[in-house]
Amino acid sequence: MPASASPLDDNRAAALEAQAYLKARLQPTSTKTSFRSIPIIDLSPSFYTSLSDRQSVAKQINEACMTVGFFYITGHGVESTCPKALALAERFFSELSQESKDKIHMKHSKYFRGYEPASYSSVNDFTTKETKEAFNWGYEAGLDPTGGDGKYVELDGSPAANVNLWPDETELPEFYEGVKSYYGQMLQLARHLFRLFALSLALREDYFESMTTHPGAIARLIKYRANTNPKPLSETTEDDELGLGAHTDYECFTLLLQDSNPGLEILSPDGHWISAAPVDGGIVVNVADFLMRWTNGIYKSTVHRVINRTDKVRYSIPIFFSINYDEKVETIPSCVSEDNPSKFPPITAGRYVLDRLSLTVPGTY
Ligand SMILES: O=C(O)CCC(=O)C(=O)O
Ligand SMILES: [Fe+2]
Repeated sequence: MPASASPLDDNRAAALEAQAYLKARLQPTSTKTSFRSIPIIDLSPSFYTSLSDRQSVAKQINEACMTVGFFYITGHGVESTCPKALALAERFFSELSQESKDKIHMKHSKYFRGYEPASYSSVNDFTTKETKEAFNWGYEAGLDPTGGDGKYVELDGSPAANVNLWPDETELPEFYEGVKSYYGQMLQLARHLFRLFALSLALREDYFESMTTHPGAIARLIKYRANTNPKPLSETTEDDELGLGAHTDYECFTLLLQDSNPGLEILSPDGHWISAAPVDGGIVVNVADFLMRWTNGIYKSTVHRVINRTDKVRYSIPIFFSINYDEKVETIPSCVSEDNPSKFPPITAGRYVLDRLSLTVPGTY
């Protein structure tokens, strides 16, 4: 990769490089790293006081991240709030009038917040039609159970400016409180997972702590319309209705809650799509591109897509965890050695995500 003139250029170059990486990944390669299933990791022992219990969970995370890049977590402690969050997603799409949705349309936000109708954005530059609809929001200190540290910055590094576009509460009572309850618990779960990720990388358990005091964490409610001609994955064709095109996520890791309808599929390097259908009480975790770069490519950011395989509406709620957006990082020291020197220049957390998001909406890049 050519050296760039400024840090901004490095972020932009990294965003463009990710698009090329995606195209390359869609071509089947070695079978050495192929997989056919997604590990399930019980997080319960990670809440015990003994370090060895936490290390045993961290070891499983390390293995999953080095191979599949995806795993399910159970025993995470957020079980009772998950159905409420999915019900909130359903309420957003079915109870809010179109006029109110249009008032908070994403086109009014320079940070890609608010309501996103079907076919508005596409995660790669070769899929044009995506049938998903979404509502996007990001971190604000009021949603953080810690209250934040007062230092949150937006994606471009500017001071916190309350840029979320919330729906009208007269039409959707208690929506904000519902979001706050789920998002707040997930922020804390993500911080807990960051401790396990640290252990998994042979780092001090609190390695990421000072970098997650005002973390970027974009979340979305997604609706995939019912499929009028649902087919199983084994009968998939080019014409299948694409809810969300093939892509990798941008941040450190994603926590994805899905309802009971299968649709998420992940790509094994040998070209096979594997269903990441919901498991009881499970939340999907996947490594995203920023963490892949930060770990010098040791942790895999795996391509995935969504095709609703059912004749029912499918809802999902991903939360994309970054670190503090003003943090600029170099490759993690434990992932660099004489034989494996750093492959990636430093990038800034927020700016990188903004550049990636800009590539998904025509005319914003
Ligand atoms: O809806 C899903 O199951 C996955 C969503 C996803 O991959 C994304 O929004 O990045
Ligand atoms: Fe994704």
